[in-house]
Amino acid sequence: MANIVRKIVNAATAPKAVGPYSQAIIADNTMYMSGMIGFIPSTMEIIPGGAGPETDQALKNMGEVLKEAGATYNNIVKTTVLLADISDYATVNEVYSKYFSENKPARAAYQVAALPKGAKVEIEAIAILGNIVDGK
Ligand SMILES: CC(=[NH2+])C(=O)[O-]
Repeated sequence: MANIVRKIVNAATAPKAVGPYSQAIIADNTMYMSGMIGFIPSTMEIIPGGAGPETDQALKNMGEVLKEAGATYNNIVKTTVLLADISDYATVNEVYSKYFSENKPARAAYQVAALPKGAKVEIEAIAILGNIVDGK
């Protein structure tokens, strides 16, 4: 059976893990990104202002992890958005759309009972590494 190469991604410019997980794991050319929260990396505090700023910060943090892996938002094929309050759905979508204006990844969005550290938003993603070519 062929070996599968696994790499742990550790971006110094992204928030460190707040639990027993890695920021991201690459298995062959697929990167599995842990749930990103709107932590300000330098303070590890959640950015104030609610779901909009948290979404923006979480996606900025995701961008740092992507960069560490030599990728961009365009490499993301699937996300999961977890909301503490589904009434934030429209606000989150507005911010999210700025990061994924074209080639929108597949996505699921859920309200959950609670998120770690009192976050209002958490976003996880799967990215395919390499040169992405759009088919017909
Ligand atoms: C924040 C997060 N990703 C976790 O698993 O706790």
